[in-house]
Amino acid sequence: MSSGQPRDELSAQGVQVAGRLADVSLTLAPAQVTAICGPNGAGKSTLLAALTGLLVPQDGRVWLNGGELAQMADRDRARAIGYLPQAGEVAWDLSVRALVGLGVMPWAAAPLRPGIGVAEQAARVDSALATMDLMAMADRAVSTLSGGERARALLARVLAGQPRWILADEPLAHLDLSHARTLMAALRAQARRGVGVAVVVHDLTMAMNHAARVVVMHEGRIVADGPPVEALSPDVLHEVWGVRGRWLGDVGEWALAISG
Ligand SMILES: Nc1ncnc2c1ncn2[C@@H]1O[C@H](COP(=O)(O)OP(=O)(O)OP(=O)(O)O)[C@@H](O)[C@H]1O
Repeated sequence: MSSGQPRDELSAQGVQVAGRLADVSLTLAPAQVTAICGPNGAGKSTLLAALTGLLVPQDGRVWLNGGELAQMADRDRARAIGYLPQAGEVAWDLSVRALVGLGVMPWAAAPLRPGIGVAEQAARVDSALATMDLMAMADRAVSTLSGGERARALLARVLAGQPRWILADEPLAHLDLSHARTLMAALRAQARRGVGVAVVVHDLTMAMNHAARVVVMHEGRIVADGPPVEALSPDVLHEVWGVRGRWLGDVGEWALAISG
């Protein structure tokens, strides 16, 4: 473990990936939902992959709780960080319950490493299924689910691992309005329990209404970072997305009007 870095933070410092990320630094806080927004190709997924340790940057470092992520054992990383990749497909045709059960695998006991027992594992799976409203389809094969149901099952798998950090890449992509709200509410509930959540979203209204902090990326850089009303100001909407937009309504119920 190296140090000088504060604990209970997930932090990218000076991260570079050729043609994808240019000297990006971002420190996520626990107990908060951070939305990462930006146009297609801005570097959002690349940044998320770097923050999980799945992509090793050409330059810069990622720190987790005072230690360098790249030096951590895979199992420790998997216990700490729950990653929901973009457009998740499921390679094997498992039942929903078995899929969600994969989320607790990093916690299973292994030689020289204590873990949780079978009953506790089952309880975590049940809790995650219930949170994502999947109990009624727990025994269905994943191949029979709709895109939105599968997206909820994949998030339930992440929740079952009870990670300290949840990094979700476009989890709203296949969800109807109601389940999108349910999912964002589930992520906010995780944040209230102390989990640090970063979620890539294209729906700026969702980011505006559900995130405590918004990070805007453009061409491989962070160009705005702060409370939603500041990071998604009309000037930023114009500079980054090239639209003239204004926010109507009030906190928690903002709507975006686009005029050109
Ligand atoms: N494996 C790869 N090899 C080379 N270039 C890549 C790779 N993956 C992504 N890129 C490029 O890196 C840039 C950033 O991609 P990234 O997927 O991080 O963007 P994004 O903001 O998540 O986009 P989107 O909203 O379209 O999902 C894009 O120009 C993309 O074409």
